[in-house]
Amino acid sequence: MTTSVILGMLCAHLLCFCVMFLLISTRLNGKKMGMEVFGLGNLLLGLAYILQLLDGPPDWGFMSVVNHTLTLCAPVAYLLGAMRFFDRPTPVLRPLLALAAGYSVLQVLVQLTLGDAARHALLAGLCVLLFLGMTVAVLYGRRSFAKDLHVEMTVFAVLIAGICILNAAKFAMILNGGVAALDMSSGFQKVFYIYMSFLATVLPPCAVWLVLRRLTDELRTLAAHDPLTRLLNRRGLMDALDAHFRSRTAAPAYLLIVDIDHFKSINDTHGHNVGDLVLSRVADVLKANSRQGDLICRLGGEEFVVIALDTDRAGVLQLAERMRSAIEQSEVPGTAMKQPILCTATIGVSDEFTSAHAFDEFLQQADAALYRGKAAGRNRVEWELAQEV
Ligand SMILES: Nc1nc2c(ncn2[C@@H]2O[C@H](COP(=O)(O)OP(=O)(O)OP(=O)(O)O)[C@@H](O)[C@H]2O)c(=O)[nH]1
Repeated sequence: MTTSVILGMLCAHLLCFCVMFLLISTRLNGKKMGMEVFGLGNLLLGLAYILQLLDGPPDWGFMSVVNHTLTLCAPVAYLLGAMRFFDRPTPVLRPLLALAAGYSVLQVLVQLTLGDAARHALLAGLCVLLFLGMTVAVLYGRRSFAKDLHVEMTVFAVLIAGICILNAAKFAMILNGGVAALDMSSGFQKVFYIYMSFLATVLPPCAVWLVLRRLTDELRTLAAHDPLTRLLNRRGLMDALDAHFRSRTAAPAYLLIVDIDHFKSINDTHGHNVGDLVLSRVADVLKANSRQGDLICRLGGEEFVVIALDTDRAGVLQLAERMRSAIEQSEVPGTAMKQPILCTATIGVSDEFTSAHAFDEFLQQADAALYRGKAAGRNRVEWELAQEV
């Protein structure tokens, strides 16, 4: 009786969270992060437990076969949902239908050849393998594709390992005592379904937390980047500069302003879309010619800022010259015109600075150098203290 009540509560939990997952997925236009598949997993498990409640004691029949099939398909659905969450697009319905058909046939064969206990042991054994694989995958993910979710992945690994151990115990009990071991009034079944209820209560909020984290991370990235070039915007640059100078061993920085020459005439001659392509191309060139760790930002319009870190005067001048020459040689791809579009840029370089607060001052310094470069004919590098070098 107690176990049936627990099972009934478990069904209610699973189905409520199924609806919640589906509602969340409808709000996540385009990128659903596996939420709809988690909803499907909950639905399958909820239906399996409803069948178990209706079917009564474990015995051979259509309802029992469907129950076992749903019970096995549910964790596979969670697995597929997790793959989608971690940006590994995977089909869902076809693999689940193939699994359902294959496992139903296998159940009938095992039942007819080895009997009811073997069929129940088969389900428990497959669940052990499945949850063991999931635990290993989660532990692997903690060190590779989900490093930023270290705590969450550890919690998931522990919880999944728990259900793996309970299924292993169930498997051993069926081998020793047959289907009698699955009596709903037994202490083991009580523990089993209490643990399942615990999981059904804890895991859905964890999944929602992961989605929330992913969404807020994406918002933060969007707020810190220029949508056209994917470079940092001014706000992102200031945050990154702050983070750099917070370190006690932070190296001094040099500021380069890169300004495309006569960009207005590119826009006027070829149109705004081509102007955008030129901006993206220049952004790519700056990225390709800077070192890892340097900060690149689109300040606005056709003006870019590069913060060169861990270098000296000679190094930063070399970098500026390399960027100027690469921009001059690059052609804008993807335009239908015969003549490729070429552009040049003038670069103003500041002196070294050691604090994020000094950014505006050194921006003005580089801007003054840039102005001199424009006045002197463009397509050149001007150094703020050129006369002293
Ligand atoms: N396509 C495109 N154009 C932009 C964007 N932002 C600003 N612009 C244009 O960039 C042009 C900047 O022109 P100016 O400031 O006169 O500079 P310039 O023509 O490059 O001249 P110099 O800097 O003196 O060589 C303007 O025509 C803006 O409309 C953008 O996001 N996309």
